[in-house]
Amino acid sequence: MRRKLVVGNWKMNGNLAQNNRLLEKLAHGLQDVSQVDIAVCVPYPYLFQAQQILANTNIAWGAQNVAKHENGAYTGEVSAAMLKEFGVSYVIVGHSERSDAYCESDANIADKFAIAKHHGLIPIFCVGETLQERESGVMEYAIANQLDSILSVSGGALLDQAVIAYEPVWAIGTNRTATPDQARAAHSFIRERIAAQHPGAAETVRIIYGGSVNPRNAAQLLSMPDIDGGLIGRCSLDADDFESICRAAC
Ligand SMILES: O=C[C@H](O)COP(=O)(O)O
Repeated sequence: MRRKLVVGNWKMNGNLAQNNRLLEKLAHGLQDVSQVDIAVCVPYPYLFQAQQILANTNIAWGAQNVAKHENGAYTGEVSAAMLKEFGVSYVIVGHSERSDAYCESDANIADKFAIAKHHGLIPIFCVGETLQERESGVMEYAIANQLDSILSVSGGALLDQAVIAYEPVWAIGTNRTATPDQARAAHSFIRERIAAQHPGAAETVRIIYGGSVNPRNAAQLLSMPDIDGGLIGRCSLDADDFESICRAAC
């Protein structure tokens, strides 16, 4: 049985004072929640603060990106080894907001996935179709292409303990959440696609949904078959909302 996972993606938000209030409130408010794995992925500058406040709690912390190289002359990049020094557990790779804005290729994302795993991080690999792809009936083709970039290089072993986030691009930041049936269908397609090549990994990999999850829709979405949790953007910045979503996953 896969444990549910709820991850907050703060994106480029926060400041030290606001983070302190949010993290302290989450650490206190969620301390009794043991049935669900919980994490917050914060901007790089706040990893130390997250580590200081969340160490010895049931909330893990993570990053929103990672360099595909071990180290070297890559100005502005942050390596997997550096993330490990700050106790990072999870790292988001291939979020559409990055792949769109910074032209991250599938190959680049696959390299990031592999180096994260190599350093003992849990990659959260984002896949999802655009509205045009869905309305054109090529959603599964689009997702399969993204998945295959990982499946072709990683093999089942790398998928073990990894996380896949299905994030329809048209649902991110739009309050146009996928319906539970739409999300379930996409998650089932992803798991079947993995099972065709790596039956064992298909059963253990967690597939979480992201795209306008909120306290009002979380319980129905997160109770659907093949939906193993959520990747939460805006609502992760409010302690009460994020706590409600975590409890809805129990
Ligand atoms: O990583 C989180 C997703 O992009 C969803 O963001 P959102 O919950 O603000 O729609």
